[in-house]
Amino acid sequence: MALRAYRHEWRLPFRLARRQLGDSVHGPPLNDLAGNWRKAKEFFTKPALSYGEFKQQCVSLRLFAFGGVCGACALSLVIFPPKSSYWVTWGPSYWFSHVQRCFGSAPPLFLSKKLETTVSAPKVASAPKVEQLRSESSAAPAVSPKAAAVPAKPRVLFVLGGPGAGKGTQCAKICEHFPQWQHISAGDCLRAERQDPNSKDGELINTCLKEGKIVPVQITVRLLQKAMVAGQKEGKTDFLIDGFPRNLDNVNGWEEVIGDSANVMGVLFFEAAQSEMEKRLLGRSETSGRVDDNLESIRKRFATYEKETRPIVEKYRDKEMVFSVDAMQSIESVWSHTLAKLRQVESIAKFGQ
Ligand SMILES: Nc1ncnc2c1ncn2[C@@H]1O[C@H](COP(=O)(O)OP(=O)(O)OP(=O)(O)O)[C@@H](O)[C@H]1O
Ligand SMILES: Nc1ccn([C@@H]2O[C@H](COP(=O)(O)O)[C@@H](O)[C@H]2O)c(=O)n1
Repeated sequence: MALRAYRHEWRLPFRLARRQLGDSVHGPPLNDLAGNWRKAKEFFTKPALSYGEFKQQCVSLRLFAFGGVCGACALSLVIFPPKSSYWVTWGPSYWFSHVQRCFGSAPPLFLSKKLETTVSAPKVASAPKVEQLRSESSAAPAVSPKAAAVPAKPRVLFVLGGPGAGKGTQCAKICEHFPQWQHISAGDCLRAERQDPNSKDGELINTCLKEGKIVPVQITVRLLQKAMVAGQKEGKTDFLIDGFPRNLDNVNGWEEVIGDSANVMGVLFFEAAQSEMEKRLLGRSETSGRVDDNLESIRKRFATYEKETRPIVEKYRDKEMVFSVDAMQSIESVWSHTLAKLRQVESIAKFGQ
């Protein structure tokens, strides 16, 4: 008897220590959802009269809070799936094919022998993706961009800066060093079109050039598109579109005609003082033969640049898409800065904005 009493006494402190306050809640079991829902609602509607009752309300509420958070996370993964190849391969959409594979109808994840295919990857990789430029062809691509494993769209860097800032000079250097790049000067395209006796736009282009005015975008964007398609046929993937977009009309025209079929990576912007640019252009006038390399046209071009082009640069700057280069230095010094900016463009394009 004494021994029993002693054993009882001995256990008492431990029992008390384990049996915390409120441990003795009595409520619906976890799998009784309706009962728990009632209790959870009471948390907001009926003040608890005892600690046990309060704790039961919390336990029931916790059940739904946990379910709700887990459900919301799962739903957000479905609505906004992570941009990861692991997710694509191992996410829930993969589970179905995994089950299918158990019954032998889906292709295995790893091939046991060389897969014979009618598509030649090297050929696809070297083929120009002419169809990428919208409205040039509305036909669907023969091979999906995923299968071809080549950049899906041509990449574009607009090149802006005042007349004579040195855009053409630096673009030529980029293309000299990096064969994937092609330099397309909007001004050069227009000058070439003007020389074409069959062109119906020759007259209009000529007037605009002399007056330093911007040619309507329908004409310019068609020429740019043609030049890009020709470049793609030669295997070019990256395009320096020099002297474009020069005004809002240019921006809108590009969106309408090219839009999503090219990836605009930003604006390479050459900044120089007007006095320096004027000096350079007058120097160039001795050999260029350009109708607009004379003081009168140069001044008109400066005015158009300030009025129409600068706001466009600012528009891109607001979107953090401008890569500025100080163009006041020597050609070689500007080149080293251009190179640094080009690397920046590349790394942003690679790792995303
Ligand atoms: N950093 C520089 N320092 C001195 N002269 C330069 C520099 N860069 C270019 N030039 C010279 O200035 C003139 C204009 O250069 P470029 O044709 O490259 O300018 P641009 O910005 O393309 O002009 P535009 O918009 O009129 O086509 C050329 O004669 C070129 O050799
Ligand atoms: N998007 C453009 C580009 C150029 N022009 C006209 O060509 C002239 C020369 O341009 P450069 O870039 O070679 O200096 C320019 O003054 C414009 O008349 C255009 O209309 N639209």
